[in-house]
Amino acid sequence: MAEIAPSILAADFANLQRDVEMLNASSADYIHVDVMDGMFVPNISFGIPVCKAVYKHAKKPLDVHLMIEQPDRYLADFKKAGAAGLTVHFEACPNLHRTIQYIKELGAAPGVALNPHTSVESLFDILSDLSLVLIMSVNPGFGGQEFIENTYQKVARLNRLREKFGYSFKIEVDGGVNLDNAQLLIREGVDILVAGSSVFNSPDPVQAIELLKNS
Ligand SMILES: O=C(CO)[C@H](O)[C@H](O)COP(=O)(O)O
Ligand SMILES: [Co+2]
Repeated sequence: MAEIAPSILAADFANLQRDVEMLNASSADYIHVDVMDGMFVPNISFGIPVCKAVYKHAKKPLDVHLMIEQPDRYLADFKKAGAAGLTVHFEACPNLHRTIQYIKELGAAPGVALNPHTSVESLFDILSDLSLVLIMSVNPGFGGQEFIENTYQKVARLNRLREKFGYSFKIEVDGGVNLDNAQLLIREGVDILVAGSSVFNSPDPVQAIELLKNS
């Protein structure tokens, strides 16, 4: 059974407490927090104060996805704001090994996200240090985009590497995830499904989470 990380990017920001409480009452395993800086991605979402506000009401661990340039500048702040996992982008980290060690020192679970054009093999020499690899199945920056089909074979390749070398990181897929692609993603080796629109645009988000979980 997959774990589900609903993305609050698709929540009603004017009713964030209500939506976090809905997630608390659901079978979601994490709350996915999408931070965008308008530089690494062409959109601005929210930052540390909103993460802190979500944490205040959350009963699930915060899975913080940092779509920002030079993320090292803010890692300690996001940890203090409640992040259980800190995921940085491969494309934003020229000194990725140092960044990952820093996340570990802060006491958070280190993750690395890959844009659609970045191959899973780029992470070969750091895989043993990671708790999570996030494969973007859309170009980062916006919710509600169409799932990129090439994701299946990327997940399968990463899963083969994990099995071959006995690594323990989890595989997460983020972007355009819904009931049409969840089952195949899980079959290829995904552990955590991030879902924004397919959960929050559903008439019954709690049931939408449950259905994804049982895919
Ligand atoms: O990281 C993200 C976008 O960059 C979001 O987590 C992702 O898009 C989730 O939203 P949706 O399920 O609507 O695609
Ligand atoms: Co995300």
